[in-house]
Amino acid sequence: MKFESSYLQRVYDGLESRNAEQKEFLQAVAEVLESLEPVVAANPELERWGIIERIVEPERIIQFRVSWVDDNGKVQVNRGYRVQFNSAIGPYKGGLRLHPSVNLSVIKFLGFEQIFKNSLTTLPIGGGKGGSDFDPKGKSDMEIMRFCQAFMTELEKHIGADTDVPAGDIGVGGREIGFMYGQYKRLRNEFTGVLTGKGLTYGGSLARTEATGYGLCYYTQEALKSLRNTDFNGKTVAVSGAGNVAIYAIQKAYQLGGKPVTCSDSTGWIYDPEGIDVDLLKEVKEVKRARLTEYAAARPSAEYHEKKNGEHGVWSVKCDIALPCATQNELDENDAKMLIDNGVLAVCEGANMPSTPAAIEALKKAGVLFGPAKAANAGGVATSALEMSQNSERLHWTFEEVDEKLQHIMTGIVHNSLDAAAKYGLDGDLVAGANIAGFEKVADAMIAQGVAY
Ligand SMILES: NC(=O)C1=CN([C@@H]2O[C@H](COP(=O)(O)OP(=O)(O)OC[C@H]3O[C@@H](n4cnc5c(N)ncnc54)[C@H](O)[C@@H]3O)[C@@H](O)[C@H]2O)C=CC1
Ligand SMILES: O=C(O)CCC(=O)C(=O)O
Repeated sequence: MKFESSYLQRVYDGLESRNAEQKEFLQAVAEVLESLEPVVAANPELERWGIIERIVEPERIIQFRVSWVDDNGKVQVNRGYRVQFNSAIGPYKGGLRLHPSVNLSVIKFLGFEQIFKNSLTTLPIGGGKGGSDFDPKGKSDMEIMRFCQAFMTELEKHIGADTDVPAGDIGVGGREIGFMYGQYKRLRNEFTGVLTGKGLTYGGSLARTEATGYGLCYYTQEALKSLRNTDFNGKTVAVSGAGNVAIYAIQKAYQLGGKPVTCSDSTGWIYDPEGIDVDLLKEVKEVKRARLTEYAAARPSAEYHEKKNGEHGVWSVKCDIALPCATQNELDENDAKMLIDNGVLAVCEGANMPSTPAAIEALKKAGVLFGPAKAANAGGVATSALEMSQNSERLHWTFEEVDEKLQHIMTGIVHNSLDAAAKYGLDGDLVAGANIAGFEKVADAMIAQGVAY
């Protein structure tokens, strides 16, 4: 990775040599630092205060053993993580991921992205992320509960409503948050807003379930309006994933006049030319926790395709708007070329870092509107921060109040990103704008607080 600034080059080279095996983390850092070239050139005090070398190094990494008992009475062992990356603007905040692919590189990339995303929301939340290589697939409810309790038995020592507030991510939804919350309460004897994404009967916020997918569509709508003078109306939408983010992105895309025609899981994908049936998708994924073959079996208009390596999957379908909502690096350069050849207008990221650097370059070069994850999917964590506010005042807001605040935050992110990009002569660049706007607030707070971490 080559930088114009010798300061950025030195910091990145040092980071790379110390973390050579952490590919996802280095990828996330490289993308942010590239955007910061003009900021570093214009602000020499960043180097004097060591801001870049501090911001790429987590304040604290916690790694722990999670031992739990399966349904056969056999002890199983997993590895747990919490990376408390940056607390300059608020308590650490970010989700927990349960997936066999979880390792320190994945959690560090997610925690690093979270710093800038959380800053973009304009709310007082720092950056953190955690999880485990535990695989929830095929586990009974009781196994999930015993794992979550074991995980929280260690995590409890490091978190708190004013210290670090975890939430869901891949493999962690309402069921898992409930089990973890119950265990935290049992250990601490405290009823407090230590997790977000809680159930509505015990302190959760209305609209948190919908927030990431809805927020993604609000962001996309505003970016389309500002940069292309158009909107979702009458557009064909390709969505990947079939989890929390994908489901509610599909639902909101319909409400805004679009037609979502695809979704996917780790084993295959659906093309439904009549439009995805959201109620059926929710039944298959949220209630039955089944594979998409069940969707296809119940829906005559749907085509089911097995996932095959090297094929484009949902990105082979002709669409106007593409919303990757599954996982990191799921949209590569070949997929981007396919989308471009099919005339895509906009790609906005619901998942974290779903597009490879080469894909982003190809899309931007072809003039496709590109909305980066840390801006486009910030609606989830923003609404988590609204859940924290409601917990602090021990009140509940209506769905409409929360949704209105979410819309305001997402449209604000588009405009703050465009303003930050324009300040450095990068008009219309939503990637640079998001990185710069997110960074500037955190850097200011770090300088104001002296050499605290
Ligand atoms: N849940 C939230 O509030 C937020 C989630 N995100 C990101 O959105 C993405 C999806 O998360 P959720 O919908 O919450 O998770 P989820 O667990 O509800 O669903 C995950 C989806 O991704 C698919 N998936 C996971 N790993 C995959 C793989 N290796 N290959 C293909 N498909 C895979 C799953 O089949 C499923 O459809 C993740 O990147 C997550 O970090 C970002 C912001 C907030
Ligand atoms: O709601 C939260 O605190 C976390 C959401 C999250 O993990 C993310 O934004 O990637």
